[in-house]
Amino acid sequence: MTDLTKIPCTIVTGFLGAGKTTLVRNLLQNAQGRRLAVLVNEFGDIGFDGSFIEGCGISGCTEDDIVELPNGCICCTVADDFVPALTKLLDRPNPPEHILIETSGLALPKPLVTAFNWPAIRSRVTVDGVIAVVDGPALAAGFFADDPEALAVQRGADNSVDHDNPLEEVFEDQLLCADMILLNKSDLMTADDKARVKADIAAHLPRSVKIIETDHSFVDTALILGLKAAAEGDLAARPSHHDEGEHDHDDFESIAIPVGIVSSAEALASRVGKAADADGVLRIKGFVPVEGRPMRLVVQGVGRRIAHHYDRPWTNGEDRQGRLVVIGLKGFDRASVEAALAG
Ligand SMILES: Nc1nc2c(ncn2[C@@H]2O[C@H](COP(=O)(O)OP(=O)(O)OP(=O)(O)O)[C@@H](O)[C@H]2O)c(=O)[nH]1
Repeated sequence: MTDLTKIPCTIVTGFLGAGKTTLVRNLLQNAQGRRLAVLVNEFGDIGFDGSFIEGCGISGCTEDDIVELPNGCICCTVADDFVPALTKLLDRPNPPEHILIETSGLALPKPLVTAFNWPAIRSRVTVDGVIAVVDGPALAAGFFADDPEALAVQRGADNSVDHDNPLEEVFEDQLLCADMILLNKSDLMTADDKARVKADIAAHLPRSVKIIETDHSFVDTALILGLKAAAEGDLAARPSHHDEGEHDHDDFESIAIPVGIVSSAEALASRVGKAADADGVLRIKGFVPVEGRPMRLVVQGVGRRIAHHYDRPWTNGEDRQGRLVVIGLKGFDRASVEAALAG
């Protein structure tokens, strides 16, 4: 039974670059009259996701409605960061009617769901649903299965531990916790790939969960908000690789790299493409100034796929310093990344 006095929260999970921020932006744009607020947490933070959501110019959505949680892992800093940030939202004179929580692509959702049982918040909020966004083409290409190259980088960084595949573990934990799965980037998949990947996901799930194909995370808001899962009371149905104890994020690391003004979007994309080829690199994203352009250039690298667009004008007084965050497996080839980005 859902307690209607509790404010529903939707947790958006999914691996690096799957389309979580895109989903959150879509939901804000199609809020259907709901007063929404967003909590965003990133790994290797340069404030990208929060800034990118704010940069979207959605009417009725103010900066105050987007709360960035400090860099770190939302699932590990529940007491210090998450509970206080959530409480602050709830204590507003005009609190949100529904809260979206975008976790980092490396976060495990289950510890976050568990946090909803904390005394400070349990009578006030409920987990309406956990939505897992899946990068369909990456899954179809076997990205989350054992990857000999990735494991070699991993082992090179740390000979003492016989790692399981860290990508696979994070990815599976996210799926195992989900109340709904978006098979995203359907525009980049063949019908055969979609059918194969859907069957594969369904075979691994502990219970029946709806899988919806999406293009740019577009889905009817009514299908996502209002699932009434009360997930915090249903933890046993959500197995995790980490049920037996603590986890850490030592398998991954990130760097933020300053980038000066670039001559053109294409020139930068070419450098980012080379950086993405370096061993162990998983995700590159950021904002960069381009010569003669009043707009800031958003650059997105997911695996080896690079995209860019201008999102909004630089504001007066804003420091026009470009910054890219690079996230990879621990021990990723920083020197090659830095050399490639320097051009
Ligand atoms: N072709 C295609 N690209 C997509 C789709 N959905 C998202 N993208 C692109 O994928 C990139 C990453 O999308 P985000 O929404 O930032 O992904 P994310 O999961 O928030 O990424 P992290 O927060 O870094 O983990 C962006 O360049 C998006 O425009 C899709 O359905 N098709």
